[in-house]
Amino acid sequence: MKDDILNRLQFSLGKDADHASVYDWRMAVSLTVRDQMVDTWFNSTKEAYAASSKRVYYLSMEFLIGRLIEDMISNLQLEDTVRGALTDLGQDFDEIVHDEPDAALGNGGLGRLAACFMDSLATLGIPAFGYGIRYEHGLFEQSFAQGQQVERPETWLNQRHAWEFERPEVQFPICFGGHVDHHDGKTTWHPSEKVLATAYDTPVIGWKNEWGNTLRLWSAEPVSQFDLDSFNRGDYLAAGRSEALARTISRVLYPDDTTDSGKELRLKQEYFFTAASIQDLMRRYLQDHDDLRQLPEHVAIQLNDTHPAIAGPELVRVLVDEHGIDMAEAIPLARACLAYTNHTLLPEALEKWGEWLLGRILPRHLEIIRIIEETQQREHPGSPRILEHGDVRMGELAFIMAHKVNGVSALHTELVKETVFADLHRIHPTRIINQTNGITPRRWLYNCNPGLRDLITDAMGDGWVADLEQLTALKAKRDDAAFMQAFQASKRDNKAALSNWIGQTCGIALDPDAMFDVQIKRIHEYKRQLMNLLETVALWNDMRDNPDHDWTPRVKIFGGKAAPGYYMAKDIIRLINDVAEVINNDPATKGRLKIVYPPNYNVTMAERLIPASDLSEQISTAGKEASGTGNMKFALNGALTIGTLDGANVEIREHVGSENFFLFGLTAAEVMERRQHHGYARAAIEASPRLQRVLGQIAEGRFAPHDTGRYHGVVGMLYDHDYFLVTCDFDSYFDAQRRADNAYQNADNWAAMALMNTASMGWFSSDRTIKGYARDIWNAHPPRAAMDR
Ligand SMILES: CCc1ccc([C@H](C)CC(=O)N[C@@H]2O[C@H](CO)[C@@H](O)[C@H](O)[C@H]2O)cc1
Repeated sequence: MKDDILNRLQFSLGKDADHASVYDWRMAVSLTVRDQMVDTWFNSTKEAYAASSKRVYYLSMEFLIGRLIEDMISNLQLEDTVRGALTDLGQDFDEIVHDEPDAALGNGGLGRLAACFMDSLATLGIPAFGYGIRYEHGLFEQSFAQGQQVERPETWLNQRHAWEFERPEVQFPICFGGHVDHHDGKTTWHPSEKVLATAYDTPVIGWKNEWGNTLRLWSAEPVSQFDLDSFNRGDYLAAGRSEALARTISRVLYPDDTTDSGKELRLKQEYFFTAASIQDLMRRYLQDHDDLRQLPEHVAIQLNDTHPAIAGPELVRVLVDEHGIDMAEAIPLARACLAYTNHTLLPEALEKWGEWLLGRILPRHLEIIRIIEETQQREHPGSPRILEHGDVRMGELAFIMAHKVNGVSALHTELVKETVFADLHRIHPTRIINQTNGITPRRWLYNCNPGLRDLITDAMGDGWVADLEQLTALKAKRDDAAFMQAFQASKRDNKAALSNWIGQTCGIALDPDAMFDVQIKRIHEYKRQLMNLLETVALWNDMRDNPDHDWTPRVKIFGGKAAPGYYMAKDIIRLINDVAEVINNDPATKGRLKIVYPPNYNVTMAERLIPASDLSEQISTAGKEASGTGNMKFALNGALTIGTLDGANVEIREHVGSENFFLFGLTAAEVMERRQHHGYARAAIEASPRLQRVLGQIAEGRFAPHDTGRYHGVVGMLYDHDYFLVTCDFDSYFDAQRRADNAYQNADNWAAMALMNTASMGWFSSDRTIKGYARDIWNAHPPRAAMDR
């Protein structure tokens, strides 16, 4: 290993050990490790071809990968080898790992789920491709100026990305605009604009390097690089115009994670990667097959929400216009290949494109959508329409063009059947199924929590890493004092390490024995960071009113970005930082209450915060969080959940036991019922003196003395609108927090509850989730029977 690293340093980086930077060492290590996985990758590809296996194609606008170096090293079981080699070379493994920028090619849950799924598909040995966009700039960098979020372009590609292979030979033309001709039964699309999609491949190697799949990300490039005539005329801007325009398509990730931007460029991004992916998978299929009617036997396409829903009309277009299959046959043929996952019920997140816009950008596709609509209406009169009020509704299109539609938690799937797709569910009663989300235990326990990992592996071997339900065996350790001692110590060590990091990055001193209460996720009103903040102020009040009480010291940690245009979310961020400023400098509650909000929350920060957490905040308004996956990561790492009966919280509580979960709040049905009551917010506030006091302090500028009206909007929203029932759940939440306080006072009992969480989270492995998709949707199997566990 040592020689290989030095070899790469010399011949790939052109550096000798004495002059190498951390970047050079990281590149040398990454390229050396990458060398070790290429064989597995090639062999897997060959095996899939040899077995003419069915392939899964996971189409997603987002892959929130984070860092890859640790993942690659541990999946190849090379950690000790690399650590040893670097030590011999006088280099620090952790410093080198931390030098890798996050691949932040996603907003939140949907993007991270796609990344976890890729790891599980490879670990299970199921032949698969992830298809997405190689954004030049991922999710923006967040910083705070006077407590307010400031966004800066993310720049992960300023350095070479060690793990990707450019595939200049894998390039497809992507067309836009123009018009469509119909001559004697033949249809021809005459586009007005064309760009090239070039593939960049990243190998996805499974646990223990047994199988390798590919993440193929498309980058937009101009058909003609450079307009020499304009240049010679001195019109330099014109010379580079076509290039700039083309590259714009894969320039940046849209930072909205719940609001449909409706922007033309977003539609072009969605079509760009979808069309490139379909051309690529058709090329691969036609290499070994010539009868397109067998396509569904060999191709399973999963649509990660509606963002790639244009895949339905695009596949029909290719089958009909390029392969001469009859429209009436092409539609069911395409449907047999396609499946769609819904990740949200929020009306503002359900994509719909103006018919005029879609018709201008994709004229042939609008024609095909009209035919799909007619076919659906003919076969199911009165069916909900795709084309409605001048809009193309992508949810309805995805549903009608999919043979299976799934929700991402048991509760969410029921709500999908009862609300957003109730009418389509009545017409197609077997199409909607549930596949509760999961997380990869490789990144979210094995890599991010080495202390707990070693404790578990010492106790039961490492079989759990690829078979997480083995963790149930840990329940027997509840009465093993030595084990419980070590279990508590590993959490304590993680908290001490986090306290150091927070000290360095935020300049705030933390007490590692305090309860670390953590809410990390995108900032959104339905996730109710505001309710958490209001409870914190109420606790602060009580601590100041009752200084002699034996208070459980509490550290509130927030992390999360707001979509740049989401002003209420940005106000909530500012309020959290303003309240932190006051409370953290209050001598009356020194050592008892701290609020920390490290900027630029991302995958790597989650890997640092979650292992050091005692309490996991999953407090969304019931019926709003489709699943959540952070909730699973916390529980797996021995944090207790305070939460509502929402999304996967319901199933987590079923698995870990109600006695090991701090439940509060209205149920989804009660939320719907309460909303019928006019003035429910004012009624709730009047009924809660504690809440009234807190809202009064915020409204009068207690936390913004130089701008007292700053939060009138936030408080006014709670009194007059409060759509997410913060006011109605506040007292129940406050009481649950006090229950957590009392429980934390008994460290051994808390540790036992935490152990029950870790031990009961096996089912929430994304391996189990992917097995469900493979069984119930894709009918896909590992070609290597040995891996078909
Ligand atoms: C059109 C803009 C846009 C972009 C992304 C999205 C995503 C669907 C939002 C998202 O990330 N949803 C989250 O998906 C997770 C994975 O299934 C769930 O665990 C979360 O509950 C859900 O909010 C909606 C709308």
